[in-house]
Amino acid sequence: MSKSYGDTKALDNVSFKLSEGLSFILGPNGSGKTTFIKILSGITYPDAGEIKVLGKDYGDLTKGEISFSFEKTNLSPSIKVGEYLSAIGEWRGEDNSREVMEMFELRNVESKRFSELSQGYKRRFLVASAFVGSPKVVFLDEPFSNVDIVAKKRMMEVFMELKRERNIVIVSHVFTNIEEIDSLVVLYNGKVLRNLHGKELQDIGGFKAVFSDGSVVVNDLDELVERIRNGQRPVSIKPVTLEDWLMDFF
Ligand SMILES: Nc1ncnc2c1ncn2[C@@H]1O[C@H](COP(=O)(O)OP(=O)(O)OP(=O)(O)O)[C@@H](O)[C@H]1O
Repeated sequence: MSKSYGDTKALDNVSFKLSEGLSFILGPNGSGKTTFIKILSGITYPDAGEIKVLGKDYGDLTKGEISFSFEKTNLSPSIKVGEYLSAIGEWRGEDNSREVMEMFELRNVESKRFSELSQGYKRRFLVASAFVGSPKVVFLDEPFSNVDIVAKKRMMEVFMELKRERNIVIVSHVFTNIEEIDSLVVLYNGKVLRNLHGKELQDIGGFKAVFSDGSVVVNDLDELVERIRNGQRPVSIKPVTLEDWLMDFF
């Protein structure tokens, strides 16, 4: 798929696949993430290319099949949390709003208006709204922005639970170490840097040894042994995380 704004190639002939379960579309600012979400949600059109979701052309998906939680919203400040979620459920064909509010710990703000919510609760509410009506595919744009560390951890646990029954795609400029993700796309400057699935992601590993002078040895056992023989002591030896691996690209 390609999409340009004037001379800027926001998506430059990109092609990637996401697996069932929980996926990440990751990229720094300006890499094309919002453009992709805007195309998928029908806000704008691609110049060329296609997207298939659940085996269908994305334009043919029904409101009960795909949902979005956008980073920015123009929701009316006066809408009430519980009433709004319930209305969305009815519109999508299944009002499971109570269950979703329970999951995202929103019951205590159920009767509040959107304008009365703190930034973190606003985000949780927007994320939760994407799960009401049990759509099969849920796209979450920056779901952790403004969310405190405890709520973030809880949200990740909820995603791990929900991914068994539906497909969740987190679109973000920051990677969050979630225990088990099923696929990953790294976008950079409108191009796909990496697209990994399942086992390919689990194979990212090894070790990282940091020395007191700041030097680092990654996955080189001979070098590590040699340095220790020469009297150097690593300050820490840790496993290489997916986050470390990603940092090498930027
Ligand atoms: N409406 C527009 N008009 C002109 N250029 C645009 C427009 N929208 C996006 N762009 C440009 O397209 C490129 C991709 O932007 P996009 O918003 O898709 O990136 P992003 O990955 O979502 O970034 P961020 O993380 O900052 O939201 C950028 O260079 C951006 O300046």
